[in-house]
Order: sequence, then structure tokens, then C-alpha cells
Amino acid sequence: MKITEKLQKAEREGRPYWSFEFFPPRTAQGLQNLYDRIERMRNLGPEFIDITWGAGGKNADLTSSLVQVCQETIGLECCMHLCCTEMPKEKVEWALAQAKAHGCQNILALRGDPPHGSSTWKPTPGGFHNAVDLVKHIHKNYPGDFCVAVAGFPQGHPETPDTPDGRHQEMLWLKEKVDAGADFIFTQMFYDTDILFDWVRRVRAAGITIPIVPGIMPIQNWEKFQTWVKREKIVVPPHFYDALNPVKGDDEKVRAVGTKLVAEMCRTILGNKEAGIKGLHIYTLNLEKGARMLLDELQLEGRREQIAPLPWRPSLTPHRRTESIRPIFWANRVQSYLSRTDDWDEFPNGRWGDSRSPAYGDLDGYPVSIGISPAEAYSLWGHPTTFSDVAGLFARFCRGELLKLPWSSQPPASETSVITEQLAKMNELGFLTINSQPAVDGVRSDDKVHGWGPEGGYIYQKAYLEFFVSPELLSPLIRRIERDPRITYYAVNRTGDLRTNTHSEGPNAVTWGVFPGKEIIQPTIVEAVSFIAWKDEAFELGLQWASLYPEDSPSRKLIEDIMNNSYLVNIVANDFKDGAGVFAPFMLDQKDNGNGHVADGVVAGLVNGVKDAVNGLLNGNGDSH
Ligand SMILES: Cc1cc2nc3c(=O)[nH]c(=O)nc-3n(C[C@H](O)[C@H](O)[C@H](O)COP(=O)(O)OP(=O)(O)OC[C@H]3O[C@@H](n4cnc5c(N)ncnc54)[C@H](O)[C@@H]3O)c2cc1C
Ligand SMILES: NC(=O)c1ccc[n+]([C@@H]2O[C@H](COP(=O)([O-])OP(=O)(O)OC[C@H]3O[C@@H](n4cnc5c(N)ncnc54)[C@H](O)[C@@H]3O)[C@@H](O)[C@H]2O)c1
Repeated sequence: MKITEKLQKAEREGRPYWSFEFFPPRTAQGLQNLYDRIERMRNLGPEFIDITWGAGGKNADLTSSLVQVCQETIGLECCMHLCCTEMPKEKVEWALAQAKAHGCQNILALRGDPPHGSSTWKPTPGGFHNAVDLVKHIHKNYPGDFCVAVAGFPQGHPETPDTPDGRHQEMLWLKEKVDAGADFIFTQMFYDTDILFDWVRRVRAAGITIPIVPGIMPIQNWEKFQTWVKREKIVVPPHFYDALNPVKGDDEKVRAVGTKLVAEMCRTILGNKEAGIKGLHIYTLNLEKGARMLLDELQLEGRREQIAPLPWRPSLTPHRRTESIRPIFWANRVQSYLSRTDDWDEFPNGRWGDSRSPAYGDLDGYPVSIGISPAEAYSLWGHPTTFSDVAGLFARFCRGELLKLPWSSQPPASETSVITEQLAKMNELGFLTINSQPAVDGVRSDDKVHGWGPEGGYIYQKAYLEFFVSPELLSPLIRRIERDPRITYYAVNRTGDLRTNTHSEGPNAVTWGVFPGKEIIQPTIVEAVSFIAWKDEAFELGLQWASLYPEDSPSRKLIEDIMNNSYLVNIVANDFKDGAGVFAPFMLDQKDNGNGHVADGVVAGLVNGVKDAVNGLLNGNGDSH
């Protein structure tokens, strides 16, 4: 069924509607778990769901098969996102034909963000320039088959100048999409309803009468909230921060307070007669609880009553087909570990979660983006021309003298202060760090530096380091790491050459908390699958940094070379009682005695940033066998 018909029906019945957005998960296990989650979330009564389109057609197969399963098997009306980025017409044809074959009658026609490795959008030869071209193409080639939605930006599109002329021009382009046959508008996320209402007024004044469906991003935890707000440059009203700042260290409280704030925002939207908005589109980020809590808080009319329970049938997830009793008791506790609760991956969402979670890689529905203009990059990082210039930037960041790196959008966390000098030295030695945590052996959960989670608990961490390094420095480092059985590592280059000394594919918990009356909470893990999924993003960010410099410039070439040649490495010092152990293989303070220690003057040489000298020395005498 077309979404416009569903919206008209809800309006005739005088009830609000809501819908959910999901993205194709990054890992196979995440996908399997998402099917079960969507099936459960069907009971929250969404009028329809939509599935995002991976940047540049990446995961196009996955978007298409998610649409198929949701439409045909789970029985939810789907809207498939479709972008123009890196999509020649044949690929667009394929996607539309598949959607039609799967019974999907709704497409969100988008231009898409710039392709991988580029900070500006360029059309693909033989493809489309703007969303409007896609809208026209769909109606011309599939007359009557699809209801077509388009995107609208209450705060203005980031590429449009924020001036009266810019805003006027953007409205004309939105009107052009509508005149080309768009049936309704999904908005970008926002938290300021005044901005939304002002935009709706301008949309209506421009003669656009089609329904507007506002995009609502629940506040799931502090990190995600911050990431999205910064990434999309979303204006947040001061009362949001007044309420969230005091609880930002406790994810459970952030979600509770955030739910109330967002619910109040939704009530304001639905209650504004002039705007005439009748429903909400919830960006779930593939998580269940935020959407559920928001709908519970809103108590919208028609919630639950309208939903007939699904008849029991085997799970869509193959390894759960043998489970015979659902949903409360499971046949086999170990096998059903993941589904013991519907929110096993919700709290607290750690630095990087469990790759089995459908929510793993939640930025992946959208293109990876460094989110920085060339001008900002030059002012932050200048124009590096030697490896030591780059290493110097990393070292300065670790010492708190630089606000951002392409991989680190915020200054180092306070917990990093205890290892600042070691990190800075590592960078000067050629190990470009992008992530770290010190070891922690049972500090209280309300500790100002290392604490997190509910009151009355204790926190533990294994020391962790993640960095880029040249193959020349990697080999001796690995030999030194392998002398200490307490240290595990993964190293992978851009093309996927993986080295590790781990013997298990399963997760290695690196942060865990013990709290009164709860299971152990293990928010941060290291494991091969998520590391491999993450490495694409890590290298991509570096290449985007390079692309901010003009073609053929020394800075672009230098950073591209580093990304193309380096390995991304993570190491875990599993003995969390030995805080210094993680730095031992780097021999930050030692002198060479010809027996496995760095040669006299090498540190000084490295500090001066003479990369070739470093590599030569470490290869020649810095490493022993
Ligand atoms: C609800 C929503 C869902 C999204 N889902 C996805 C997704 O699944 N996958 C993904 O990769 N991205 C997604 N995005 C991001 C989106 O692709 C980007 O924000 C993109 O930059 C804009 O897409 P658009 O369809 O609005 O493009 P367009 O309407 O083509 O606009 C792009 C830019 O060009 C300007 N413009 C518009 N028409 C013209 C014209 N005729 N001539 C010249 N300039 C013009 C606009 O003002 C704007 O600055 C989504 C965004 C929203 C709001
Ligand atoms: N290994 C994996 O499987 C995997 C998967 C996904 C993401 N990640 C990592 O997770 C990060 C995103 O999580 P986050 O938002 O918690 O990260 P973050 O940028 O907030 O940093 C996490 C910790 O690393 C420290 N840190 C930040 N930049 C650093 C740097 N340049 N050098 C040394 N330490 C630094 C911070 O002080 C903080 O303690 C990514 O940057 C990536 O490194 C890893």
C-alpha cells in the first residue's frame, strides 16, 4: 500500500501515526538480530517503516533484501530510500525493479551525500544530479507504481548558504521536487520546534501542500546524542542541555530525561494546529528501547489497540528456528543469549558496541563523514608536508593543544589525562593514536574521571590502544608484543590483510561494570568482526582528510600515502592490574643496548620526525629476535 493512502486513512480516523527508520546493519549477525527486533517492534504499531540506502550504493543488496523481508515476511509497509550518489542509471533501475518485485510501493528519493573519499558531491557519469531527477525518473518509468517521498531540511541543507537568498533558493528547489511528483516530505532531525514551525510556514507559503512527516531522533545516550547533533549541526534548545548536562554520566538517566524532552517536543508538534503535522517518523538507529519509551511516554491514541499480535511462527533468524517457546522462555539459555531481553544491546552503549547488535555501526546508514570544511581543516591542521608534521598533530592533540583530529571530534576525555605523556610519545615515535583507554581496577561508578553507570557500582577497564602504523614499524612491534602473552592485538591494512595473536573470534571485554542488583554490564568489547567493519571507516576518515587538500598537493599525497600504507592496530593489555604494561612494547623511555631496545638518539630522531631514520633504525637494530 502507498504511504499516502495510509496517512489519509489515519487522518480520516482522526488518529496520529508514527513510523520507524532502520538501517542495514554492518554485520551478518547484526542483520539476523535486526529481523527479530523489527518483528517485535511491529507490535509498537508503526504505520510503516523505512530502510536507509548505504552511501554510494554500498550495501544496496542488503537494503533491498531488508525491504523484501519486512514487506513480504514481517508484513510491514516499507519505504525504501534510494540515492543518486555513485548510482549509474542501470543501478537505479535494478533497485527500483527489485523494490517493485518485492511489493514495496514507496521510495524516498534522495541525492545522497558525497561519495567515499570526497568532500564535495559530484554526479556519476550517466547518473542523476539531484533528487528531483530521481523523482522525475521514477514517475516516468514506473507511472503509478510508487509513492515518492523527498527530504526537507528545517534548518537548511548544509550545502545551501544560510542567507535569505540561500533559504529562498532551497525552498524553490523543494517546490521543484514537489512539482515533479513528490507525495510527501520527510524532514531532517531537529530539536527546536520554533525552527520547524517557521520552516513549515515557509513551505506552505511556497505553495507546497503535501504532508510533512517530521524526523524525530530519540535521545538514546549522551554519546550518540552528541555525535548526531554535531555531525548534522543540529540546533539544540538550551533547556535540553540544562536537563541533560547534570545526568550525562549515567546513560540510563540520559535516556529517561531525553525521552521526556523529546516527548514534550512531539506533543508540541502534534498540538500545533497551524503546522497541521499529524505523525512522527522515528529514527530508531536500529534500537528498540528509545522508540518504545518515547511512544509509552506519548501514550498516543490508537497505540497497541490497533495491532493484532503476529501468529507464532519460527524466527526469521535461522539459528533460532529451533526455539520452541517464545517469547518468554527459551529452550536453550546459551543459544538464546541475545534474545533474553529485548534490550540486551541498549545500555550503556559503549564506545563501540557488540557487532552482533543491529545498532552496530549506526552511522553507516549515512555516509562516513569527517564533517569538516577545508577552511576548518587548514586552520586546525595546517598543510602537513612530512610524516613528522602529521605525528606532531597527533601528539599535540593528546597533550590537549589541538581540539580535533579527523578521528577524534572531541578533545581527549578526562580519563586520558593519566596516560597523556605516553600517548604523545607514541605519536612522536610514529604510532598515530586514534583511541585509547587506561587500565582501571575497580573504581567507584561515581568516580569523576573513570565512573559511569548507576550509583553504587565499580568499574574495570583493560588498557587499550588503537593507532595507525607503517608496516616497517609494525613488524618489530608485533615481535615485541608476542613476547608478552597478556597482550592481544589485531592489525589490518586498508586492503584487509589481518594479523592477530588472538585465538578466539569472540568478544574480549575491555570495559565492564559491577552494579547492585544487575548482571555485569560490558559496554566495550574488542573483537575481529567489529574491528574489520570499523577499519573501513577509519581509513575512509583519513582519505577524507586528504581530500580536503587540493589534488596534487603535498599534503593530500602525504596523508593518502599514510592511509594506503599503514596498518590500523589495536592492542589490549589483558592484565588490568598492570596499568603500564600496555606501553611496554613501545619502549617509550628505553635506550638501545643492541638487545631489543631503541638505540640512543632514536627517540630524539623520531621526535624530530625523521621517519626514514626511524624505520631504518628500528628495523636494523631497534628490534631483536
Ligand atoms: C529523511 C532523510 C533521510 C535520508 N536518508 C539517507 C539515506 O538513506 N542514505 C544516504 O546516503 N543519505 C540519506 N540522507 C541524507 C541526504 O542524502 C543528504 O542530506 C543529501 O545531501 C541531500 O539529499 P536531498 O535528497 O535533499 O538532495 P537534493 O534535493 O538534490 O538537494 C541537495 C543539495 O542541492 C540543492 N538542490 C536541490 N535541487 C537542486 C537543483 N535542481 N539544482 C541545484 N541544486 C539543487 C539543495 O538545496 C541541496 O543543497 C537522508 C536525509 C534525510 C533528511
Ligand atoms: N576496535 C573496534 O572494533 C572499533 C569499532 C568501532 C569504533 N572503534 C573506535 O571507537 C571510537 C569511537 O568511539 P568513541 O566515540 O568512544 O571514541 P572517542 O573519540 O571519544 O575516544 C575514546 C577514548 O579515546 C581517547 N582518545 C580520543 N582520541 C584519541 C587519540 N587520538 N589518541 C589516543 N586516545 C584518544 C579519548 O580520550 C577517549 O578516552 C573510534 O574513534 C574508534 O577508534 C573501534
